Amino acid sequence: MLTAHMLGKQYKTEWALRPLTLQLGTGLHGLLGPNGAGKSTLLRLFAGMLAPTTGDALLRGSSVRDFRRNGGRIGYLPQNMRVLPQFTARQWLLHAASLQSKASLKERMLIVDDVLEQVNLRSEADVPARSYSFGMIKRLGVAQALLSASDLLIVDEPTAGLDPEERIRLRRVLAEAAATRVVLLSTHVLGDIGASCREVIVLGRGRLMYHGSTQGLAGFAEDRTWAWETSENEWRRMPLDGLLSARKTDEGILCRALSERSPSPFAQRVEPTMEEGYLALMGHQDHQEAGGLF
Ligand SMILES: Nc1ncnc2c1ncn2[C@@H]1O[C@H](COP(=O)(O)OP(=O)(O)OP(=O)(O)O)[C@@H](O)[C@H]1O
Repeated sequence: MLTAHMLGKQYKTEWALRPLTLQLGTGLHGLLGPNGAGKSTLLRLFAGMLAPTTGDALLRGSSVRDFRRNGGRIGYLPQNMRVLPQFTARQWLLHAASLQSKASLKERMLIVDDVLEQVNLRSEADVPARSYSFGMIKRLGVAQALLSASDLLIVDEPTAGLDPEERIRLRRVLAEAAATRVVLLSTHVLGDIGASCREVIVLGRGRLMYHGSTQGLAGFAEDRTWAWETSENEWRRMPLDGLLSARKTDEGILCRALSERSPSPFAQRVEPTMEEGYLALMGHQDHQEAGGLF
């Protein structure tokens, strides 16, 4: 449904995104990668807001930029969205709907009621945005993006700075929206992806590193994720190379590490998490580029 065909973006001599080819169907797709990996560039290319240097992004077979020019609507929530504080959510969305649609006021009010319900903001819909929490502003942003997201909804780091409860709420909103459309969610919070996405795209330094299932991503750390219990004293002397986590337990410290060889006589191989797979994949890139072995 949404396709990137040799889609790439270059600024002067630097590739923000090297040409990549992808196909995404209905559902929630996570986009991961470190700072500067090219995530926002890819999202803006998919949203038709940026002209590609190579290839194209196609939505239902037409270029996303033609799709927009011909009145097709793509919902896009940028990283830093702003709302005028004197507006209520309802006023803000009615205004946004009036810019996008020739529907009557009555029809627009029904559409706005529907998106307010979807993001769980109906009870606060008539309160000025100045009294909204950060999470409520984000949900309002998603509501605004939903107004125009008939086929495609793109959200750039919507959960940054949210408390766990708001994150769960927002993830639920996105999962519901993904039942009937392609939803692309860019985030630095790996938990957001593991909890809600079946598919994940990983970018690293402008390159496509991985596209597939979350289990497939965990597979990059298969056979080299180790766990063992150690004392606090030993843990203090331990080299940090490859150490993924260290958690205090009643018996001591539970360590997990990524390593080709056993990091301790007591270490046992364990099932890696998606996060560990991601770290293994990104570490692999660093080592490849440094010309070393991993
Ligand atoms: N308008 C621009 N002009 C020149 N370089 C740019 C421009 N926009 C982005 N870049 C560069 O392209 C690369 C990718 O940027 P992008 O914003 O897509 O990364 P990102 O993965 O979204 O990063 P972050 O997680 O920090 O938001 C970066 O090196 C960035 O400096």
